[in-house]
Amino acid sequence: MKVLVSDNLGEIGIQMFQEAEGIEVDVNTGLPPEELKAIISDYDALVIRSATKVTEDLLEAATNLKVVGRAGIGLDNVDIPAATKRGVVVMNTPTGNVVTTAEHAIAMMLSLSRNIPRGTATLKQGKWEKKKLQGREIFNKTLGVVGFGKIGSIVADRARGLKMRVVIYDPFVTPEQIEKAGFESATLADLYKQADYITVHVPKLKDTLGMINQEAFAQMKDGVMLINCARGGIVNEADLYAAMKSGKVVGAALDVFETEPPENSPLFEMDNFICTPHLGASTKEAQTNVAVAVAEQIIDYLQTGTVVNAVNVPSVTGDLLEKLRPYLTLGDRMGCLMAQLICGPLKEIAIEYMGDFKGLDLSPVTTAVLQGLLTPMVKDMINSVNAPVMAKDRGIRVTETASADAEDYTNLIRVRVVTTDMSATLAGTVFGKNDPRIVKINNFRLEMIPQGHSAIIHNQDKPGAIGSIGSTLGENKINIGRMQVGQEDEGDRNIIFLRTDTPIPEDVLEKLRALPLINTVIPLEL
Ligand SMILES: NC(=O)c1ccc[n+]([C@@H]2O[C@H](COP(=O)([O-])OP(=O)(O)OC[C@H]3O[C@@H](n4cnc5c(N)ncnc54)[C@H](O)[C@@H]3O)[C@@H](O)[C@H]2O)c1
Ligand SMILES: O=C(O)CC[C@@H](O)C(=O)O
Repeated sequence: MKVLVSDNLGEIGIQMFQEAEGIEVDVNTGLPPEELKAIISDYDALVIRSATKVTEDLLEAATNLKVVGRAGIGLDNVDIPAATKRGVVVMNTPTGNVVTTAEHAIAMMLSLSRNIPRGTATLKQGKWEKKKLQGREIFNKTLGVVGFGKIGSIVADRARGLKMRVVIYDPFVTPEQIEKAGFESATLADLYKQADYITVHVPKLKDTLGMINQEAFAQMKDGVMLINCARGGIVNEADLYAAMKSGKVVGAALDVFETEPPENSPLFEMDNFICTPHLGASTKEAQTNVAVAVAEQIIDYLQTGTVVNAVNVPSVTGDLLEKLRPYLTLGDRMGCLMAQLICGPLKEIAIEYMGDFKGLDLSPVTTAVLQGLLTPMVKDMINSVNAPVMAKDRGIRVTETASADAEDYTNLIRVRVVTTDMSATLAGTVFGKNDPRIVKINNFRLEMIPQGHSAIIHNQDKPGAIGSIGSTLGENKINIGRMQVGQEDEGDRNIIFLRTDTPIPEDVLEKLRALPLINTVIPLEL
């Protein structure tokens, strides 16, 4: 497995790749897009920060790529839908730099309040501007925190330690949660009205892009100070400039910009504007954290398939994976068996989880069913990342339901598939800890190990049917490893399930089909 590190990554992360078994790592940073595109097909994994642009064009050339790992949080530089379509897992390291970034926001607030950058710059120019650079205390001032996620909540906590009053606006966090954490919850309008400082910690989304604009500034307190260490573009820079010019905003600190690096921003003319070149996450500690995290995650994924912190597939840790594994195997095998039993384009797939699954999140099992079912249609284009997207793209309706009743079993997964031509149902269970079985095919009850070369035979329930199958296979030197007769739920028909040591060749299948008591023979590879 080959890993390419295309942006600056903490040395420890590179060492971890070098020491990992079965992994080779190349570090090649600052490559122009065309050069990166020319070499990317050699790599199974790509490690980035914010500089490398993982575009659809790059992904198209990345024919071996399995995973992109971002040492950090933001994935604005990755075309996630294009990665998902190609089955490339996209992971980030969402916690490694949150403390560092929160501290940067606090540092910005203090620097603004006490004119530290201007004091440094003017003193170095030989000026002693003691009177001009008088600051203000943050003690007892109100800090408005927009976005109470990982970073916003740390900023709020640190500000509380500095004896500020903290008000929070986050439409996706309940006021109870905010109050439980010891802060005041506010509407955005109230936050604007009350805050002496406003710090923004939201992701860049359709709704947050430009949210701090002329209209927002108009609602703010005169003399407010603004900090953005989240993402460029959340604050409208032209509107900020106007608000600073008018004196509404008396200080602003940006770590992130609409365009990075910013070119000739008019904000640079303003004495009370301070800035850093996207340094929010740039501490030794944070870079060590994210380098270790991304290396661990990618090594784990390449070596064991464990998915952690992926944004385009449910995360399955090694531990959870161990618990889910029998159900994942069962789901995949049920999908694979179903694909061999049906004909016609798929319209609907209904998956029912019945009985006791020990509280496990079963969405990866649904994905495994889809993967097994769609594999024959799209071959190696499908994997556990893009299976749900492929189903959706094909207009297949996928539903999942859960119920307590598992008939005679502890747990039961039922998959019903409707195509334009037919419908079919399978049920499967896991016996003990790790023993997947198919227990029903349409109306027929059986106990089939979903593995190996097999066949399902519909026969007439008359003496001699089973004997004639055994003789035909024996004459052709095909050993039967397992044979079972499945009974129809309500009715008197049988099916025979066979597992053979070797595949049954086409001419032998024809001989079986020609036997007088045999109706159909469906060969299976599971
Ligand atoms: N400057 C840097 O170097 C740096 C480093 C790390 C993270 N970041 C950025 O910081 C931001 C916050 O990161 P995080 O890890 O705390 O993210 P997070 O996902 O943990 O938290 C974001 C919060 O924003 C809230 N939110 C979403 N839409 C909102 C809206 N319209 N109004 C108010 N709140 C809203 C969400 O409910 C969530 O609680 C992100 O933009 C991230 O990219 C920047
Ligand atoms: O890698 C960086 O320095 C950017 C970090 C930050 O913006 C992030 O999204 O994690």
